[in-house]
Amino acid sequence: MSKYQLKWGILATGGIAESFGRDLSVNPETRDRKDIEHVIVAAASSSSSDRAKKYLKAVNAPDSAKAYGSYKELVEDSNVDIIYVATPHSHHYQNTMQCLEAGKNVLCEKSLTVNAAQAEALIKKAKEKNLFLMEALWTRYFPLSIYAREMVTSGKLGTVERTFADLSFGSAPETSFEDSHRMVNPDLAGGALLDLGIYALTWVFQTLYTTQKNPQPPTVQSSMRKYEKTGVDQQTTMLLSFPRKEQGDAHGIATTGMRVASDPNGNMEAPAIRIQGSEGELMVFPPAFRPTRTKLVLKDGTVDQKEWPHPGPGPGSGFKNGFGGNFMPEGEGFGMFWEADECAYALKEGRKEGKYESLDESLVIMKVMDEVRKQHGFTLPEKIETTKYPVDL
Ligand SMILES: NC(=O)C1=CN([C@@H]2O[C@H](COP(=O)(O)OP(=O)(O)OC[C@H]3O[C@@H](n4cnc5c(N)ncnc54)[C@H](OP(=O)(O)O)[C@@H]3O)[C@@H](O)[C@H]2O)C=CC1
Ligand SMILES: O=C1OC[C@@H](O)[C@H](O)[C@H]1O
Repeated sequence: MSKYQLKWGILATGGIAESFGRDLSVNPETRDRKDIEHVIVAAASSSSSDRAKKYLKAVNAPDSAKAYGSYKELVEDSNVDIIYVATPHSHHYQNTMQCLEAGKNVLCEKSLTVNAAQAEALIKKAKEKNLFLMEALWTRYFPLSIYAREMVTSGKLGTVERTFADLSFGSAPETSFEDSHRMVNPDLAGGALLDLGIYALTWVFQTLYTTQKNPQPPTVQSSMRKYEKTGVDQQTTMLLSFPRKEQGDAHGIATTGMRVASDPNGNMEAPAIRIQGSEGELMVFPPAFRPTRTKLVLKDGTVDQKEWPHPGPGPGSGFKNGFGGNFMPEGEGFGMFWEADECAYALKEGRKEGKYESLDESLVIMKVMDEVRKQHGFTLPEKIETTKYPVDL
């Protein structure tokens, strides 16, 4: 069988770009995907071409892969099918627009942009240019997430009335981060909401919105505690009410924060997500961005625990985040290949957006985060919030 080969260009060479690049080298056959393959053909670093070279070596890219010292050279490379944008979210709008303007398909890290106006402008540009655009909300593409959504749509849980979802790290900002770190730096669109809260929202949305036939945007109430030193949010709690015609509103409770952890001792003893229906509930254990364990508990006595390891052979521990955490067990893949596979299938089939999170849904989620920020007067610097392009950041 001839395989569809997707040629990747990587824009930025930081922490997540490395995890993603390593995952691309895991053979898709290990996850039963025999008709596609991924290859990194180029990477660009805004610091230097040497940095890009080091990156390509670290992720075992082929020797023929090009190393660029500017993003401009990457977007102009005619050998690249799709670009993975892996800069901080402050830069997503400018970087993604640059790719789209140059005629490139894009997989852009979360959050897609810092506000809905920017997301809308990117979606418009992608449509105008007939290009593929997807928010890299990798969790949505995990088999575990597909199973969770099926538990809702199949009626197994009965009528789903409520979802609790949390992504929090016990990393007090004043002791964990320099003020320049992207988690707390307003110039890099810092704060818990855009970085971590989006996962709590993902779980609320993929169980209460994506699964509906005619989903309606939720109303939102929220509480926010800011980090006094830099003004970004350090803890945010959102109450979402999703209108439903026949069954009445469903409620989503999405929480995020830097001071307490979803998983205080690392043993995944308490669920990070609880999807509750009239017939029972599905618990999903932390971390909400990369869960690997579920427990289904039904009124009829069913208790079904499942493990969802990401197949390898993986390249070993490779994921480090701003919290010093490492969530990649030796020998396992990290799990970013599921979303990469979706990009390959979409381009192979001529689709222009991801199957499990439409661009419209990414936009509705951005609008929710806008509303939450508005309720608490949390704004970012004008050059980060603007829809003007190009702007030098
Ligand atoms: N899916 C997931 O699990 C994760 C997703 N993320 C997302 O990925 C994005 C990047 O995060 P992460 O990789 O942790 O960040 P890093 O700080 O590790 O890397 C960001 C990279 O962006 C480039 N860059 C360009 N301009 C700037 C700038 N002004 N300041 C800092 N970096 C800049 C740099 O690469 P270069 O010098 O090569 O140009 C830098 O290495 C974020 O949007 C985050 O939300 C992050 C972690 C996990
Ligand atoms: O997407 C993410 O998931 C894991 C976190 O460690 C990281 O900060 C965030 O960007």
